Amino acid sequence: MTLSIRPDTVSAAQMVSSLSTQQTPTVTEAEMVQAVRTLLIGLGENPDREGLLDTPKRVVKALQFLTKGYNESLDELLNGAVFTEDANEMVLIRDIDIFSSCEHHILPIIGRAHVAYIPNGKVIGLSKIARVCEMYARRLQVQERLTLQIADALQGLLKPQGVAVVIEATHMCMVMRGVQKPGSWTVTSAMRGVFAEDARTREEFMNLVRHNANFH
Ligand SMILES: Nc1nc2c(ncn2[C@@H]2O[C@H](COP(=O)(O)OP(=O)(O)OP(=O)(O)O)[C@@H](O)[C@H]2O)c(=O)[nH]1
Ligand SMILES: [Zn+2]
Repeated sequence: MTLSIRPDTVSAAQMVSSLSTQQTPTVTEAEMVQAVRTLLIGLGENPDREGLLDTPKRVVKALQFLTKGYNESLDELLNGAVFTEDANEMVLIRDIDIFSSCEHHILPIIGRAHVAYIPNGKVIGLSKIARVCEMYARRLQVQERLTLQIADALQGLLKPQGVAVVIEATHMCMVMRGVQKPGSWTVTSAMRGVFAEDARTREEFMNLVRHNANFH
């Protein structure tokens, strides 16, 4: 697969600014359970048969887990792990597992993120980069927005020389249903600072990402 990298467009940035629309829940958990029960009936199932008795509760719990990123904040997950450091070479974490859910079908988006930044006097605890990915992935998403959110979060936290994020993922809504294309991978990128401005820096990032990766 050919990977093309491009700086993000204005419309993509606008998409990010309009996304923090998570509302405080106005339904009870019992109502959510009841809704799943209704779904099961609509599917022609008997929610009172033994195997399904606890399913509505389990489904609600599973969905809450898969969207737990709504209840997390950058401040909390960071836990102060930003350090002053005289480093100015690229830091890359490759192959961060991503399990997200598409907002159109609430079906899994499964893939990997590759995240790099070039420090500007500050470095971040490495695990926190994976935690930032996790916080945004555990929401209802489109892959483009997920990619931008990770890039913008790191840009905001570290004010680095640049940030690069590439996500390669497969969407179960395109695999198990709909167009049914199991071999398809969607690749999205978000480039900030030097990664957007300097082709050589971007190329260095891509070479490091491609090394041993599953796409070429
Ligand atoms: N851009 C983008 N599209 C996505 C993502 N996840 C799912 N989609 C698409 O969202 C679109 C929704 O299209 P609709 O025609 O409203 O829904 P649908 O009838 O279920 O579409 P099909 O999947 O084509 O059957 C589909 O084309 C999906 O492939 C994503 O992360 N990014
Ligand atoms: Zn979908």
